[in-house]
Amino acid sequence: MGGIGRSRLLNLMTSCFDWLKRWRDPTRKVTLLMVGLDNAGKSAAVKGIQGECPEDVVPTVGFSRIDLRQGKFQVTIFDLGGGQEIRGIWKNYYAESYGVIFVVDSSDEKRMKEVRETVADVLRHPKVSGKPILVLANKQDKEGALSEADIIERLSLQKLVNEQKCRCHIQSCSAFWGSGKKFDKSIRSGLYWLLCCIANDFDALNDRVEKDTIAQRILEKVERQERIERVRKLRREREQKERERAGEHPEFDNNFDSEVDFDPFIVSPFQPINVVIAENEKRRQRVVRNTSSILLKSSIEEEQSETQSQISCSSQKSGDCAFINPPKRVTLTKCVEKETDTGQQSSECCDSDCNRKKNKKFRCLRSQRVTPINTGDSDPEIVTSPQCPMSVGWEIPRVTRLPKLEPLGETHRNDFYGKPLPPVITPQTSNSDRDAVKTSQPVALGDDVIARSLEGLRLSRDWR
Ligand SMILES: Nc1nc2c(ncn2[C@@H]2O[C@H](COP(=O)(O)OP(=O)(O)OP(=O)(O)O)[C@@H](O)[C@H]2O)c(=O)[nH]1
Ligand SMILES: [Mg+2]
Repeated sequence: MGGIGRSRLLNLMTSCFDWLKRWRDPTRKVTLLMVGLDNAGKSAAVKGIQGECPEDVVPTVGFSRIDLRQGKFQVTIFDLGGGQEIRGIWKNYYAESYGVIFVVDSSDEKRMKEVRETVADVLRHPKVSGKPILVLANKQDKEGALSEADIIERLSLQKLVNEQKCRCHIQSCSAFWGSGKKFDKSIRSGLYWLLCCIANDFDALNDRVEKDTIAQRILEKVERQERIERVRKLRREREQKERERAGEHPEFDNNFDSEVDFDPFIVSPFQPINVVIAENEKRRQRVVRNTSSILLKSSIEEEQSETQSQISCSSQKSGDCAFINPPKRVTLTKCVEKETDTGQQSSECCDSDCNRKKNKKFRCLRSQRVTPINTGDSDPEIVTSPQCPMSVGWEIPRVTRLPKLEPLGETHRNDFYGKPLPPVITPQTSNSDRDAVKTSQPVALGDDVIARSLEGLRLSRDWR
């Protein structure tokens, strides 16, 4: 009994020592790589580990990074896209990985050959060889999914890992078996195995990862430099070709300058001041010219309208063509001109155009014209006749124009001179009448006063 009790005590002390040792161990940062063919269920598995719904996944283009805490490990998982065209980037992550998780779609037998080649490529890579590898035989929920043994056989996994001296563990699982806390524990247990392997050989792995990572960084730098040099070289060659082409076709030489000089849409906003002043002066003169022509035109129109009203009356005396539906003002103007110059009518008054010269001439005639008071040519009856027709057409006679007065008659009669003036008849008004006028009272004229006035008028007419 004493021996048994001593050995139990010894085991307990060893366990405590191990726990104390693990507790004192520092947190380890490890990077894991998750690879496999597209549609294998890598992203779904990672989501399940994180406690998220594994069904909401889309194909990964490039990679996605997941950080999680697992015991003493600070784990970073790079979930790389499994598409054929993306697999080329996998090698860039091998150096910094402590272990590999290879996911297989166990339900897809047709692609097992492709899986075998792919997994072989991964494990044979110098940066992966010798590192621990976890194979997840995923989609075990699906009917006809291959078992662990089948997959080991199909992939020739035992041979491969022995060649590459990789510690390997295969774990059947399904990302769809539960989620959150009910998540399929097989995935977690597989992850735990991998982390234990890494922990058991951590120092050696860590040294290797650090060295490989430095070498990888240097290699990437060199490759980047080579890429830059390649691009520069290509650019130089292209510029050289363009120069040669420009030399072969001199018409394209200085193309840029000619475009700048002659492009109408590219106008410099900065002009010499003398050019700006000259341009402004030209603009001012243009405005003055336009304004004066407008004023002249309106003045001519006013004159014409004035003349039209006169023509409407004066043309009546000769019955000319002025009122036969005049088509234009111009026609009327010319008609008057001809009549004024020659004193005759002309049928040519209806077929000529208006011009400034004619209008000028017309204005002069208008300003010098004096309306005769009582000449033999004029017929006062026509002028004063109430039957004088209104002009027909565009012109309305002026209402303000008063009719001409009737002539007084003959003022140079020979029998007028040398004769005594007729007696002035002054009607005699009473004082009372004058007072009535002053006071603006209506006055009734007496019969004798009226009779005397009529007599005076009769004597005066007889005398004349
Ligand atoms: N039935 C079943 N379907 C799964 C399982 N795991 C993933 N899927 C489905 O498989 C499809 C692909 O899943 P992903 O996680 O995107 O696959 P992947 O390996 O990340 O694909 P890539 O990102 O293209 O490399 C999705 O429709 C998932 O819903 C599983 O365990 N069972
Ligand atoms: Mg994915």
